[in-house]
Amino acid sequence: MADAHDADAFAIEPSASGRLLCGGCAPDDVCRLGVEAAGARDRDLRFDVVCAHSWHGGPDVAHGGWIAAVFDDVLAMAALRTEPRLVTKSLAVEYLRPVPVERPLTVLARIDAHHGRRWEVSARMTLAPTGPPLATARAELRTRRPDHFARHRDWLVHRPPPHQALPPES
Ligand SMILES: CCCCCCCCCC(=O)SCCNC(=O)CCNC(=O)[C@H](O)C(C)(C)COP(=O)(O)OP(=O)(O)OC[C@H]1O[C@@H](n2cnc3c(N)ncnc32)[C@H](O)[C@@H]1OP(=O)(O)O
Repeated sequence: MADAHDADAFAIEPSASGRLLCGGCAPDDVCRLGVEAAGARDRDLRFDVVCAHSWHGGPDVAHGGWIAAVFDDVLAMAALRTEPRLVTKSLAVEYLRPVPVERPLTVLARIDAHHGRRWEVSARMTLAPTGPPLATARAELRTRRPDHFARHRDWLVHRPPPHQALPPES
């Protein structure tokens, strides 16, 4: 885990239980989105996923933001096996059918192409264990430049403080 002075040392590494978790989930060693890695199948990484009811957007169906967040995680994980320092540059989701909450889902993710810092990845979500896709996603990832977070902090330091950035109330 990175310290406050060296944010660029941050890298996703296996947790105490061997999971790959984002910075928010790592301290509790559990994925709050309900994603569990479940092995590899040919070119695909397989994930067992359950949408908790608290993530519902409509009656017993998943919020689209949860679906997008799950794809962001699994697409990054597909490349994290090779490169621990990644960011998502773009993410496109197709919502094909409603996704039920509290039902086992399967997500398959794969690397489609990798050249230098650029990764193209894709994934599909089905009702477990197989079936027609409920949603699919494509993303472009970038290997972080070594000073990615330092540049961000430097950029932020030169923004106006929040109370000055807000327009005055009329
Ligand atoms: C469960 C285990 C795994 C789960 C982990 C979860 C991971 C999920 C992954 C994520 O969700 S990461 C969070 C979402 N993504 C981001 O925050 C990325 C934000 N975007 C960027 O940092 C840049 O756009 C990006 C590095 C993707 C750009 O890379 P490029 O190689 O295409 O472009 P380039 O480096 O030339 O920079 C393009 C512009 O961005 C600016 N830029 C790049 N890096 C920057 C930086 N670090 N700080 C500030 N500005 C930055 C850069 O100055 C330039 O500005 P201008 O267009 O004005 O010239």
